[in-house]
Amino acid sequence: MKPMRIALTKGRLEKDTVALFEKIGYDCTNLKEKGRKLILEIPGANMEVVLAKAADVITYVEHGVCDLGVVGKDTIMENGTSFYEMMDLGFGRCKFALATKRGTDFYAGYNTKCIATKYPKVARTYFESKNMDVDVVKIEGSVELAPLLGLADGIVDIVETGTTLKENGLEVTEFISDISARVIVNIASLKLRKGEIEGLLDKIAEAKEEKA
Ligand SMILES: Nc1ncnc2c1ncn2[C@@H]1O[C@H](COP(=O)(O)OP(=O)(O)OP(=O)(O)O)[C@@H](O)[C@H]1O
Ligand SMILES: O=P(O)(O)OC[C@H]1O[C@H](OP(=O)(O)OP(=O)(O)O)[C@H](O)[C@@H]1O
Repeated sequence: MKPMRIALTKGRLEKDTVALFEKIGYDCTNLKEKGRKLILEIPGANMEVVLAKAADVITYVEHGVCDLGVVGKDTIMENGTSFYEMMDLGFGRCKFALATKRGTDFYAGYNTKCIATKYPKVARTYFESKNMDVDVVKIEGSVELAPLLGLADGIVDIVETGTTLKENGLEVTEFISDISARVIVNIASLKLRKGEIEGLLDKIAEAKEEKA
């Protein structure tokens, strides 16, 4: 049987995911000493780990070249369509929020508001739910700059500690939703490798409880 392939989000979610796998008892030496290698075998487990950017984790799982993925709920809300979201891992916790310059009233005036964000779908869906027409501008990072430079009235972005907003004279106007890391599974894989995948999900659930 070919190895089960798991796509992990590189960056902020990486350390906690590796810690979880170690708790399960998997040998993560290859993952911890990966260098520039992107596909890492888990010895003795018929599993390999693929390290990818968040949105690409979804692409690989949707196309079935990876059976499972670990990805933030933010990325799922922005990019996800056809896969199963199976479990909340409880780490990578942060929030989506609407933020504006401190002391300004986002809703004041009758002009169409402009929102800068890395997450245009999330922003559009949020304002549609409020029946509010907004212009959305896609920004690739350091989104906090947009209202400071006068490009946008507000941002829809991830807030964790609130430090980035605070240090740039912005504040949360509205909370949108909670975010945390999730396990996603390819639709065909769940049928074809049901026992194996359910076994792994049970182990993850157990290790997760242990952590609490
Ligand atoms: N403070 C935070 N800022 C951003 N993401 C966070 C934060 N805390 C947890 N996360 C989670 O970590 C995931 C990965 O974030 P990370 O910043 O490593 O990659 P990224 O958003 O793709 O940025 P980059 O383009 O810099 O790689 C996010 O999708 C989100 O689910
Ligand atoms: O509330 P805080 O703890 O300050 O964290 C929130 C910040 O972290 C993220 O940015 P990231 O560091 O991923 O960089 P980016 O702006 O280039 O996406 C996010 O977009 C905020 O800017």
